[in-house]
Amino acid sequence: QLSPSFYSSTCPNALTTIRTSIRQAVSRERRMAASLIRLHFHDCFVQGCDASILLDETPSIQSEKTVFPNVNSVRGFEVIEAAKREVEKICPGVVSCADILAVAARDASAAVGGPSWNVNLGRRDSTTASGSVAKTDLPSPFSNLSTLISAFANKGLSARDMVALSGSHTIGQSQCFLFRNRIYSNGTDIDAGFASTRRRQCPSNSGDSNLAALDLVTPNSFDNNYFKNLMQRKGLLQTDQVLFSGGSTDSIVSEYSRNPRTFLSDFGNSMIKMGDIEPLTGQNGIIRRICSAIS
Ligand code: HEM
Ligand SMILES: [Ca+2]
Ligand SMILES: [Ca+2]
Repeated sequence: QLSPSFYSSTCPNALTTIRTSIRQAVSRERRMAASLIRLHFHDCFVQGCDASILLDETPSIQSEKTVFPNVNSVRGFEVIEAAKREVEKICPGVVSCADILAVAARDASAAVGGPSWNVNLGRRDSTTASGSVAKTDLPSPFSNLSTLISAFANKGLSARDMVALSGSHTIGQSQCFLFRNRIYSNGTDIDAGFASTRRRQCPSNSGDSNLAALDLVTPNSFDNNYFKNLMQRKGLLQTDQVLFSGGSTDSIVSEYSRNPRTFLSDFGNSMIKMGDIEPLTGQNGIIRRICSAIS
């Protein structure tokens, strides 16, 4: 029962206020667009899209921020908090942090040349978080294809949704320790020149947090180059390359590499689907005043 017009009478300027905030943040640092899209994904996969990922640890809250794969990895919290402050100024206590995060992900995509879509609204914020569910329900970058497909199926998303959504790895970066095994594997599913280039910034026994672009060709634009890379065995993460390595998703990857418009429109539709995962609505949940705490 989410709807794009949820705030049209209670806070008609909410969406433009959020957009201004997100555009500013992305113009300060372009990578922030990637980080915000990922933050929404990591929210939705744990208890649904309820802003649980934004809560700090307390004696009664088991934070999601402090566990793998979020710890020292997800970012953008201060950008959401700043957007929330602006929205609170115009409509105190009305707009949920979960909705701000969903809108921020859309505005981030649009700000770097990706698709835009109508964001469903009306989510409310959780009073709890679940670090332990974050560990089990968020996909690990070391998974194989069938594990990835089931992780998304568990959230009501198809293999095609998974491939489209993974296309957001067309922007953003990854730390060395998350792709080191792959670039030192001497396997056949990685381009040798690409592996050797990536090894230069990711030594075998140091530099864990050194960054590399997930899309080596157009790291700053939201295009379909990610899929072209996969077809050349130049996916950075193991979980990128498994989408094109002889399995059932090869045909989707090649379709997206040939047809950028199909990718961009599928991406928007899959983001809407992901944003609809288990929302708190009606009398469930709360509207937080600040996103990091129950207030
Ligand atoms: C299919 C399973 C997926 C796995 C295993 C995965 C894993 C990862 C990993 C390991 C990183 C790098 C994190 C770091 O270096 O700290 C990353 C970055 C990123 N992921 Fe994914 N991801 C997946 C799907 C998705 C989906 C569905 C989205 C969004 C809808 C997404 C959006 C992003 C973005 C935008 C970044 C770059 C973030 C930044 O630069 O701050 N990923 N992902
Ligand atoms: Ca959540
Ligand atoms: Ca790109």
